[in-house]
Amino acid sequence: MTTAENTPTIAARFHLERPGFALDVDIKLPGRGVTALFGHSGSGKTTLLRCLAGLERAPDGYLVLDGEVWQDGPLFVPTHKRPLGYVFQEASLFAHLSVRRNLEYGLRRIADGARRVSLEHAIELLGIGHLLERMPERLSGGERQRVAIARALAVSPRILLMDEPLAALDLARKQEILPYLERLHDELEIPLIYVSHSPDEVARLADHIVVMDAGRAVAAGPLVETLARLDLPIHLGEDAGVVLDGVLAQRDEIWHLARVDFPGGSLWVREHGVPLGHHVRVRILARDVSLALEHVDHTSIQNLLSGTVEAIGEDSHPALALVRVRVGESALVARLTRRSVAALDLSPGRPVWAQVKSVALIG
Ligand SMILES: Nc1ncnc2c1ncn2[C@@H]1O[C@H](COP(=O)(O)OP(=O)(O)OP(=O)(O)O)[C@@H](O)[C@H]1O
Repeated sequence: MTTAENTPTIAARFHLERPGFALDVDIKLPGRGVTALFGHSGSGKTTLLRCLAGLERAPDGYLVLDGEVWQDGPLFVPTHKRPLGYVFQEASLFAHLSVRRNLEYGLRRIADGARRVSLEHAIELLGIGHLLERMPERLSGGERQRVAIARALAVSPRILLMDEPLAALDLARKQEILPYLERLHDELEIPLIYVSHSPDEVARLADHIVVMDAGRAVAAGPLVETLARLDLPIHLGEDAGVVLDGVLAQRDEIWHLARVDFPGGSLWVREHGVPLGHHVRVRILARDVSLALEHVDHTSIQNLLSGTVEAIGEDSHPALALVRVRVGESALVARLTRRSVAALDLSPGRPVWAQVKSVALIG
């Protein structure tokens, strides 16, 4: 079991000036799991990722990965000497090489002893075994991106960096790739830094989040806790809400529902064939949660949770407020009008019933 003391970490400090933009970050990231770099367009996510890769050199930058120094003062390990995998928005495969040859490219410089991921394992993880003899021009966008991810993995990186790998794909192709990314997350020890401006992708994949705004990391922490913060410096609008990690605990075969137990409560969700006992993640948007002072008996809403108001914060419109409700060890966020907050006389410490209108099982 990993403890906080021996969890490998990534420490990064970069200051980079450009006309009209400055990157200024000093962050520590966990050396395992998926860390999302999240923020609006132009907030500096790609620039930070490129600094981590050594594609951009911030003067006086500092980067240590699990005790190994990649940048410190005059010391700067060039990108090609850093054991990392980088996946761009658009898969950059060699057009004149088959999928197999694309995958084998770059393997030569990896000593046998340094191979943490075999080529076979990478092919299996991304489900591309049937594509090996194809030329890139005969692959769909989604397949091309899966090959690019397998190629990044096959060089046995110490870290995987992905820059919006799904951004160039349509919704159907995104849905095709997400399960493979989830497999990487579940089966590999390699930390993945994942740039995205999609709250949905972040909710599905990330364990940890760094919120970027105007070149700065304005919030960072475990995903579940960070999304429940009401003081996030960027407004998430319709995407405001929480994710909860839980276990699939019961199935109601008659009504095609499944019960997810999370720390502090239970929720019924639509049945998706997930086996009992499996770890799952649910996403609850703030707009789908309403609050009542008493238990509501005659309602169509299946999920009623008893909790306590913990905090009330501003929302993106002056008519609205976000209310964080503590339910056991977990937190929900509800979006209410300020008028409702006043009418119910809500304030921290007040017991309430949270009515959850919709819960999405996302992984
Ligand atoms: N090569 C460059 N030269 C000068 N300015 C640049 C360069 N690349 C990016 N910028 C600027 O730096 C800022 C941050 O860009 P960056 O690509 O890191 O943002 P981002 O958060 O990744 O955005 P997006 O989500 O749109 O990809 C932007 O203002 C951008 O215009």
